[in-house]
Parts: sequence; C-alpha cells; structure tokens
Amino acid sequence: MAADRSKIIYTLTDEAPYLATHAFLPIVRTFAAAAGIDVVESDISVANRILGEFPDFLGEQQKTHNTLTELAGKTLQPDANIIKLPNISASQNQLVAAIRELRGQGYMVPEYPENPKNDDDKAIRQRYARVLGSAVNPVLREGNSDRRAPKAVKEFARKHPHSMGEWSPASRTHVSHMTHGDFYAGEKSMTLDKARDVRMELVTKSGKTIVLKPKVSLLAGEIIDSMFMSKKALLAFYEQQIEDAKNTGVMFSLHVKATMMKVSHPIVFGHCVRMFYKEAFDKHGKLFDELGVNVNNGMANLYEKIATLPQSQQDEIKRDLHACLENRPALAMVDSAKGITNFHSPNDIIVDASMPAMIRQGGKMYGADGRLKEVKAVIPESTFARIYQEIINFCKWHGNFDPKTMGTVPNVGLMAQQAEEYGSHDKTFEIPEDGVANITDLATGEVLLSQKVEQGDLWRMCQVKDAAIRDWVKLAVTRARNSGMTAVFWLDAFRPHEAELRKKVDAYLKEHDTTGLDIQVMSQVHAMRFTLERVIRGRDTISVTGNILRDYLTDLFPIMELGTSAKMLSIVPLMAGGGMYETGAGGSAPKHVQQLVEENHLRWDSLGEFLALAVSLEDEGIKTGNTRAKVLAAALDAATGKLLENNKSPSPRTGQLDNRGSQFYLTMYWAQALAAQTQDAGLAQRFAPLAQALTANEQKIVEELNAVQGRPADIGGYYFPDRKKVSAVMRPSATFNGALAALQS
Ligand SMILES: NC(=O)C1=CN([C@@H]2O[C@H](COP(=O)(O)OP(=O)(O)OC[C@H]3O[C@@H](n4cnc5c(N)ncnc54)[C@H](OP(=O)(O)O)[C@@H]3O)[C@@H](O)[C@H]2O)C=CC1
Ligand SMILES: O=C(O)CCC(=O)C(=O)O
Ligand SMILES: [Mg+2]
Repeated sequence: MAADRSKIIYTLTDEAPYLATHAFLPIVRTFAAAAGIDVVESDISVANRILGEFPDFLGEQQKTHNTLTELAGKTLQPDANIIKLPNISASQNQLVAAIRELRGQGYMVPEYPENPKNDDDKAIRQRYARVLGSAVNPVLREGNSDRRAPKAVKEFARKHPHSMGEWSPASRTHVSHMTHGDFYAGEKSMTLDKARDVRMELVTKSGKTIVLKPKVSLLAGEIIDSMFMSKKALLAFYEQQIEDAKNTGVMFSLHVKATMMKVSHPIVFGHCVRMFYKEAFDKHGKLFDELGVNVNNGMANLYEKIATLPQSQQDEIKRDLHACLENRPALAMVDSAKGITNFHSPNDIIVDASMPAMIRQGGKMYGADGRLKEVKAVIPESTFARIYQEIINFCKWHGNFDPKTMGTVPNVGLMAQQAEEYGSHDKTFEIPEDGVANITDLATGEVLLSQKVEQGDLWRMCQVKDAAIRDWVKLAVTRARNSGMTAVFWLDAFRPHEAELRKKVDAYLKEHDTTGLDIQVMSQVHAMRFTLERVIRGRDTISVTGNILRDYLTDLFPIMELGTSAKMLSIVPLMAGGGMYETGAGGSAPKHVQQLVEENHLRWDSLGEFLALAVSLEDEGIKTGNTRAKVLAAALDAATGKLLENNKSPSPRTGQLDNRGSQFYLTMYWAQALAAQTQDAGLAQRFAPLAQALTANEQKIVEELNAVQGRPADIGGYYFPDRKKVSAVMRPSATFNGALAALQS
C-alpha cells in the first residue's frame, strides 16, 4: 500500500444526486479507507455557492468557503482526482427560490435585485451572476470531454431494451430554426497571429463609443468569433412559426438552453413568450413594466408579479392571457396535470434533454389534455438545430431506433479552458443602441472583427485556446485507437469558426500516428446522417465535436441507446494531469426529488457514480502505485456488472427497489467480489464479514428499505436541506447501516 494517504474529492451538488450521495458516501468511505484513501467532500450546491459568495452577510458560524473557487484551483493540480456530480445550473427563478430558502433558515444573504436601482444593487447582482446558470461546469472542466457507454451498460440495454415510441413517416413533427439573422448567419472568426489584449465596444450611430468589455486577454493561436442574433429577425421568425403552427394545427414548443447559455437564451426565450401572448402584452405592457415583470424568467414570473394586484385586475389579465391561448396554437406542456406549459420557466425545457425525449417518444410531446402530440420544435439558432431535423427525417423514414441492435456513439468534446460558448457569458451583450460592434486591439486600436448591429440584438464573442484544441485532437485519436471505432469530426466548413478549427484539426492530426485509423471530417448534417446509417447497422462511431454538440449528442445518443444519459461514463482528463470523473451525462433530475418528498421513493439511478468511482479508484491506483485502489476498482467494476446482470437498478415505481436498494446491492456485490478475489488477501479478509452479513440479511435489508416508501419524506428544505434529515431518509435500514459500521470500527 502507498505510504501517503491518497485523496478523492467527492462533490456534493443538488437535487437527486445530493440525496443519493448521502447514502453512497458512507459506503464509498468504508471501501476507500481500506486502501488508505480519504474521501473529502466539496459542497458546490447552489445554496453553498451562494453562502460562499456572501460571507460578509453571514454570522461567524454561518460563513463558508468559496468551495467552487477552491475546487477550480484543484483542477489545475496534477494530482486532482475529483468525482463530479451534476449540479443545478440555476435559472433566475431557482436562484431567487434558493435565496428565499436560505433567508428563511436565517442565512441573511441579500435579496436578488431583479431590477437594480443603484450601484449597491448592481454590485450584488454582479456577485449573484457568479452563481447564476452554468457557473460550475465551465470553471471545473479544465480538460476536454470523453463520454461513452461502457460495454456492460450497452450490453444490458441490448438485453433489456427500454421502450421507444413509434415514428410514422406521416409525422408532422419538425424543427424550425431561423434562416437569417441568427448567430450562424453573420459569424466572423479569426485565429490570433500573436497574443493581444482586446476590448469589446459599440460605436453607436451617433458616434458614441460604449465599452462593453474593457479587456479580454488572448493568446497567440487562439480562435475568436464575433456573432450576433438580430432581434428583428428573431421576432419575425417567432411570429411566422406561431402562425404556421396555428394554421397547420401542430403543437408549438420552444427548446433552448437558458441554463447553460445563461445570458443569451433567457432573452431568446422571453421574446418568444412575449410574442406568443402579444395581445395581452400590447394591452398590459406598461403595467407589467411597472410591476417589474420579466418573462425572460417565464410566465411563472408574470403570475407571481400580478399576484400583488387587486383581484379584479388579476382576473382581467388572466382572461386576456387565456384569450391569447385560444387564438394561438396548442402549446407543449411540462406538466399537463398541473397546467404547466413550455413557457412556465426557462429551466423546465432544456434542449439537450427535451429533444431526445421527444424523439424517443416517436416525435411527440404532451399537450394540455395529457396526450402525446406531434410538435413543431422551435430552436431559433440554426447552428445546431439542423442536426435534430436530420435525425427526425431519418426516424420518419426508418422508424425509431432499436436499442437491441443499434450501434453506439461515444463523444469526444471540445470544452477545455472555457472553450467556445462556455467562455462567452461575460462577453454576451444585449445591444443598447444601433451601431457597429467591434473587437478592438487595446494596444494598436486595430479593429479585429466588426459587426453592424441594432438595438436589442444579442452580440457575443467566443474564444477557444490553441492548447485546448490540440488536446482535443489528441484525445480523439487516442479514443479512436483504443476503441478501434471510426471517428468523425463534426465541423461545418461553411461556419467561419469551424473553418478555422478545421485548419487546426488538419494540422494537429499530423502530429499523431493515425495509421489504420478511420478519422473523417464532415459538416454536422452529413455527420449525423453518416452516423445514423451506421447506427442502424449496429456500427459504432465516435462523434468528435465542439462544446454545444458535445452537450447535445451526449444526451441524444445515450437516451436512444440506453434510455437515459445517466448511465454514461463521463471522464474529463484534466489538461494539468489530474482526472475529473463525472457521473453520467444527465442533470440533477428535479422530478425525482418531488417523488421522494411525496412518496419517499427515489428513482434516481446512481450507476453513473458507480462507473465514475471505479475509474477514479483505478486512476488513483495507477498514479500513486496504490495497488489496493486497483483491486477496489476491479471489484467495483465486477459489482456494477453484476448489478446490471441481476437487474438491480432503481424502479420508477414507488414500493419497488429504489436508489437505496440499488446501492445496497452494489455494496453487497462489491464486498462479495473483494472477499472472493485472491490478489490481496488482506482485503479479502477485511471484506469477508461484510459480504457475509449483507448476503445473509439481503431480504431483511430490502424489506427495511422498501418499507419506508409510500409516505411523505421530510428532508428539511429543497436547495439547502437538513443533512441529518437527508441522511436519515436515505439510510433507513438499521441492518445495512449496522453492517457498514461494524466494518468501520
Ligand atoms: N453535469 C451537470 O452538472 C448537468 C447539470 N444539469 C442541470 O440539471 C438540471 C435538470 O436538467 P434536465 O434538463 O431536466 O435534465 P436531467 O437529465 O436532470 O433530467 C431529465 C430526465 O432524465 C432522467 N434522468 C436523468 N438522470 C437520471 C438518473 N441518474 N437516474 C434516472 N433517471 C435520470 C429523468 O427521467 P424520468 O423523469 O423519466 O425518471 C429526468 O427527469 C438543470 O438544473 C440543469 O442545469 C443538466 C445536465 C448536466
Ligand atoms: O453546465 C450546464 O449547465 C449543463 C451541462 C450539460 O448539460 C452537460 O455537460 O451535458
Ligand atoms: Mg447536457
């Protein structure tokens, strides 16, 4: 065993994974301790990040570290070994709710200034901007992305295929995207000849210069882009699509990523809501402004704000809103039973998960009557929307995919060092006046990229560093070599940014021995078609993509192949030498928390954690020479295989095996595998009593775990639950807890 104690950092996040971790961490610690590994927590939940941001508002006992900054620092160290669970990328609604909850618990962080009135408000809002939206992943992902379905998981899906809806060739479901005036249409891009400091500025029609971002430092070889979305074109597009859906009788739905694209997409979302309810906004717009209504945060915001008005006035507004609904096309629902529509809140329909779910269901979404219906999927930006139309065309022609026979599509995604859209948040602006938007060299005054823009347009700059691209190409070649799969770079020669990327890909591929490998470069639409033709023939194809397609495809293909993206192995080989092991490609499954609170059943599948932990332990073993960590990893892999084989994953139905039961089985199989292995007699001896105790008490433990279900569970909060209560809810089997404790003592 290694002399020094090794360390694995385990993140605490939000919602379903936060709950599951409270059951899993005591198990992990019990096993890891046997290899001298400390498992330390890093709480990066949205609530803890708020507390970490505002120590000056808290009492001494309430103060906490800025854990995210600390963890981000850790990713830059070569010995980093981090298990990263999915976290909430908070919409403004969620942020406000989290603040409310914290204040309700006596943590007096400032109220969120929705409409800042003075400099103090602005400063607080700026601090909250560091917590809003996708604030965690971009700063932790200091490496590119390697996501794939492990062999055992793929085999399980083939043996136990999940349900898939039927596609009809006559389906009217389709994608609508802008054909002009979007980010794709006018994008400009360049590769930097040398390191430069630049600023982003708007030279208005009247000749004023407004500095929007005073300084961005760029490295030699970095690719930068300047692009904008025209407000006029966007509004015309929405009007046309709403009319088209009405005239053709197809349901309307909007799919954006307001959480990750936290500056631009809430605005894109809000324009659609205002257009849909145009008549009501024309009539009550002034009052809405006075009330501070901001439907960039969804209709939930509007309903909350009008609740302060006299009842008669509220009734009138609601009548007018309902009248709009009568005159507009049917709207896709998030929760038909509760009357929650696609416009309720921008975090309810998130494109990477919502489009695959719709495609899996045979091209349908739920309508107000609770029935599945064909749908117009509005995805304004054409840059990536077209891949969804391509897969829809394919499904109409070939029918839905068959999980029993379909090939697999792993992904190698470019995201390191805040690549592409990840780094654009502080470089995205809603243009205040007509003019010219320039990226200008600070030293020379040279205008590098220039766009003619109008008031209300969204203008942004993206950047991607040369080192990140080089690392991405290397990872693609490594994955192609190790898997023997064909690898396709999805790069559109007609998009300026990707034309620049293609040059670098061509150059960096030459740095590797690619003999015998099949590596191709295609535009996105062709790549999708090529990949799907192979998929239905059972062939495997690595997609090598930029950041957004990384996100989209690592939900899309897993959801078709495995029924969920939660079962993916998701590795971030950190560029500094460490490793970050993400637990699946999915999110934090808010619906699951609702079921736990109402019925004490957690349908969250922790398979992603099991897979990630095995790789993390293996990595620790290899890097530090800790052979026991390797034995633990191999046994965990065997246990995960057995878990799948014996179908001990959580059931969605209350009363049946849930997350806790699934974790019990994993523990039992893990202990059994350790007791049975012959590589390390000490470990075998240590885990034999646990294996014995769990095996002997299997039925009793499962009964204890299932007995608590069917009644509400109290976890003492949503964003900032009471950890003692969570642990009590997540560890209800005295027999199981006792067996683990016996090993620790
Ligand atoms: N890496 C990260 O940090 C990520 C974070 N997010 C964040 O997660 C939140 C929710 O995002 P959303 O788009 O709803 O996507 P999710 O992936 O969280 O949820 C969509 C659905 O996928 C299924 N699902 C996801 N994970 C699991 C699991 N482990 N076990 C079983 N089923 C699972 C559930 O289906 P069913 O209801 O049918 O059981 C769930 O309702 C957002 O705040 C988002 O920002 C999103 C993606 C990645
Ligand atoms: O960072 C986010 O907001 C979500 C990330 C995500 O969806 C993914 O990485 O798949
Ligand atoms: Mg995603």
